[in-house]
This record gives sequence, C-alpha cells and structure tokens, in this order.
Amino acid sequence: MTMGKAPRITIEDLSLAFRTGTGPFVALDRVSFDIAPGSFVSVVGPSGCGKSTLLKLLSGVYSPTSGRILFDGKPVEKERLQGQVGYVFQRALLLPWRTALQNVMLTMEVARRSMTRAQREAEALKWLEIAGLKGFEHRFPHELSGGMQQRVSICRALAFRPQILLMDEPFGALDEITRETLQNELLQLWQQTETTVVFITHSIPEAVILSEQIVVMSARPGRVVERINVPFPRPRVDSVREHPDFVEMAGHIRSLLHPRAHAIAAE
Ligand SMILES: Nc1ncnc2c1ncn2[C@@H]1O[C@H](COP(=O)(O)OP(=O)(O)OP(=O)(O)O)[C@@H](O)[C@H]1O
Repeated sequence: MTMGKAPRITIEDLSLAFRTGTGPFVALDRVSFDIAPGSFVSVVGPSGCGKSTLLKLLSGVYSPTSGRILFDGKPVEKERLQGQVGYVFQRALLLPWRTALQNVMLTMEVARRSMTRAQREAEALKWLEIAGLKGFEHRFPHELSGGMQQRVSICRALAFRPQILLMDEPFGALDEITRETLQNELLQLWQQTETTVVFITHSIPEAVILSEQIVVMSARPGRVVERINVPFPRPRVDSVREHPDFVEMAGHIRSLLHPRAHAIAAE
C-alpha cells in the first residue's frame, strides 16, 4: 500500500545523550529508519531502550544530541509540529469535567477552527460511533470503563486529523480481551485516515497485527537491531494470529529481544 513512496518521516543517525550527575547517558545511539506516509510503524524493545525518548524527539519535546528528523524531507520547527502531531498515552488523560463528546471535540476546537460547532459535533459523534461508543457520548470519563476511556482518547487524537499520530503503549494498562478489541478498532479508525502512526508497545503480537513495519531496539544504548516488514494483507482479521507466518515472525522478534533465553530454549 505504501511501498515506493517518499518517506513521511526520516530518522537519520539520531542520538540523544542525557546529562546526568554521573556524566552523559546515551539513551539513543545512531537510530535510523524511514516511515512511509500513511503507514503504521511499531517500535518494540526492552524497558529503557529509549522508545519514549524517541517519541519525545519526534514530537519536538527533546532535541537530539546529533542526527536529525525530517518530515517530508525537510526539518520541521517545533511550532509547526503542534498542529500536525497527535498523541495517545498509556492512560487516557481525559478532562474529567467534559463528557466523552466534549473531550473528542477538544482537539478540533484548537486545530480545526474553520469548522462550525455543529460540524465539530457531527464529526466527533461519527468517530465515537466507529469506536463503538454510540450511546455513551454524554457520559463523563469516570462513568466509562478504562477501555472506553482509551477509545475516547484515540477518537480525540484522530479527530483533528493529525498527519502523524504518536502512541505510547496506549493499550498497556488494559486486559487482553479489551486490548484485542481496541487493536481491531484502532485499525478500523486508522484505515479511514491518512495518518502515519508510530506506535510503542511491549506486546510482540500487538506489533505484528497492527504494523507495516516493526523496529526492534536493544537497550543501553538504544539501537535499532532489526527492521521487519510485515507482509500480511489488510484488513487483518483475528485468525491471522494463528497463521504459521504470524507465529514465526513473533518468535523471531522474541528471539531478538531475548537472545539468551532463546539460546537456552534451543539447547
Ligand atoms: N530526562 C532523563 N534524564 C536522564 N536519563 C533519562 C531521562 N529520560 C530517560 N532517561 C533514560 O534513558 C533511557 C531510555 O528511557 P525511555 O523512557 O525512553 O525508555 P523506554 O524504552 O520508553 O522504557 P519503558 O519501556 O520502560 O517505558 C532509560 O535508561 C532512562 O533511564
């Protein structure tokens, strides 16, 4: 689908050393990869390998020690990034005094000012319906389950049609069933947009089911170990999880993340 297009995001020899009390600490070491427009890229790696740091660099929160990030082949200033990048974090971070509908409308109030209130409302209702929240539009966050709150936050991030959506373990705090439901819903929502997604996860099956490309990282210092293209056609149905190629790919990523454990198992 996205093969052959010029990259939307180019990450070039990106390094970041934090200054600490005991000297510089290299969190990311010469990380390079490209992300095609409209594609879905997951980053997996052990705790502390620099995944969140990478997202913070992409969003302009941090500046690299060396290397650079290009959007559509050009460096982007921090100010311009704000209207182009959406976020979803591990916890939904909804405004407690706003209903689900009002929370989804929030980003549009800031980023899509040319719309009338009625247009914003109609669009927010559309997103909530696709996310399976019809009937819950006027509930406040505390009246929704954790999974429903996370759906609202995904709708909120997609509703302003960001060019780039950064997701930092958005399903990490949810149970397995809710997680799988939300993975399917996220794919459905994303397929209706042209948004490029960078998705961080600790779950290997989650990365395989969602992504076009998986970037596997190692810790200390954070480096790219391997970039894997995921060939399964879309829409991906749940049964793909049982396909031998799926199982093999997940096993390969596991062996990259736990080389020692894998070697012992193979002995
Ligand atoms: N502000 C900071 N100052 C110093 N060191 C930092 C800072 N932020 C992160 N680090 C270090 O950089 C490394 C990468 O952190 P980061 O949060 O990016 O990892 P991660 O891969 O997202 O981890 P996890 O999967 O546990 O969330 C870690 O060793 C962390 O201790």
